[in-house]
Amino acid sequence: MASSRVDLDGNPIKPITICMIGAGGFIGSHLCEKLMSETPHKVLALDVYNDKIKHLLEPDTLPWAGRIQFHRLNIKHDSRLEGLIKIADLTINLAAICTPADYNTRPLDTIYSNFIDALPVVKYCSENNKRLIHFSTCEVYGKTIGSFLPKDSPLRQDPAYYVLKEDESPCIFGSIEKQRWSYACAKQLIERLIYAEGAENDLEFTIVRPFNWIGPRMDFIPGIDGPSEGVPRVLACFSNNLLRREPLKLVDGGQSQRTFVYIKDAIEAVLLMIENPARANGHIFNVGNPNNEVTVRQLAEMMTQVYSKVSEEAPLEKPTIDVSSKEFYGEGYDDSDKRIPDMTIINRQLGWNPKTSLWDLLESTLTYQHRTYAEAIKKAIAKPVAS
Ligand SMILES: NC(=O)c1ccc[n+]([C@@H]2O[C@H](COP(=O)([O-])OP(=O)(O)OC[C@H]3O[C@@H](n4cnc5c(N)ncnc54)[C@H](O)[C@@H]3O)[C@@H](O)[C@H]2O)c1
Ligand SMILES: O=c1ccn([C@@H]2O[C@H](COP(=O)(O)OP(=O)(O)O[C@H]3OC[C@@H](O)[C@H](O)[C@H]3O)[C@@H](O)[C@H]2O)c(=O)[nH]1
Repeated sequence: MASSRVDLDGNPIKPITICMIGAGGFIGSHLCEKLMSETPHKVLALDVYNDKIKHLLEPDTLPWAGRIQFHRLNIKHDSRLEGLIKIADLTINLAAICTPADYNTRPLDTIYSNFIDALPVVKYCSENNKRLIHFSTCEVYGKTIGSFLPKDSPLRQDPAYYVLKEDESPCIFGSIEKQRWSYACAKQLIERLIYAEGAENDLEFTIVRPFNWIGPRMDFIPGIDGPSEGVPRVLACFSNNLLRREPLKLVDGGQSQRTFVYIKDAIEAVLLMIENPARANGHIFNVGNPNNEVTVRQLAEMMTQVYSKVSEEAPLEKPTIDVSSKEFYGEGYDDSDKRIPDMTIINRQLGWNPKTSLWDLLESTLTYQHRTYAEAIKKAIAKPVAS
């Protein structure tokens, strides 16, 4: 397998060692899985948790044993970080607080995690001449230009006012008291710092802007494998509601629009970046599926239908309820109105295109959610509350 693999320009791909920070999270777990099953590369997997990659670490008899090594560490304060970056050829930084419920309620942790804690990683890569792939976010675009036009303006239909382009679109955030934007702003500043390290110190970098990647192992189900009062991202919130047979909560009417891409499609794009440095270095890439756009309300309706199919349970008579953002997220929440990625740059550089439709990705993801959590939820509901 290893010897026959070639890059997009026909050159043989040499096995490398990757220092992956945040490898135990949703994206990291899928990336580790892909690297172990389809490539000869080695992974130094750094995270504070490893539950989502346990199946790749044990038992010792796995075909890739020896190619993946877990290091339990917090990058905020661990002197091993520089040494691990030094022994790797490439560093991928995924570590971050990235759930919107935290942005306005834990703004300091959010800013530290997305900016301050990422600084040493950039510095060590730059000083040691190591390549860096850094995970930013589509949220750096903020709101669309079109959202400031009158509701009935025909210009709102013009893609020039809403399609998000890496090298042209502005970054439009709300006012400072809308602490929702603490995350996007921290991500924007670390992008600028990485870009400057490239310009002034020749750091070889690639910046990834994921547009709502979803799939199995995303976040947690409150009260089952995460805190009961925790608020994960929308896929896990809606999955939790469906599993518990509760109405899905639509924040501010569920009018915001998102494009969702299947995690397995998106991971293909990351692998292309890893294995084609000459085509990926110095670039910022949108990674999303412009064809999978829905309002959050439509997403709720689709998930209700798909879940009913995979669980063989009839949907609730009233499957959704409206909640205000203040009630759901608290003071300081704000929202991105619409997120359609322009795909020109990733197409040109890496020839990547997403494949999976929203219906198909929801079907495989909700099948996983049902299989993984339905029994545990039943037991949790049946358990008498301690008096
Ligand atoms: N999933 C998406 O659609 C999406 C969208 C936009 C941006 N992103 C970005 O992609 C990256 C990965 O996202 P994800 O969805 O896998 O999130 P995730 O929360 O599942 O994974 C992040 C991982 O980083 C680890 N981590 C956080 N702080 C750490 C620290 N100080 N030391 C060591 N480990 C630490 C966490 O334990 C977690 O396992 C993040 O930077 C996020 O901002 C993701
Ligand atoms: O139960 C819910 C949860 C969420 N929502 C809404 O669903 C939409 C999507 O919410 P998500 O929790 O998936 O998060 P967002 O898409 O707003 O942001 C995400 O996008 C990119 C990444 O950087 C982060 O992972 C995260 O910030 C928002 O409009 C939110 O208000 C609901 O209506 N009900």
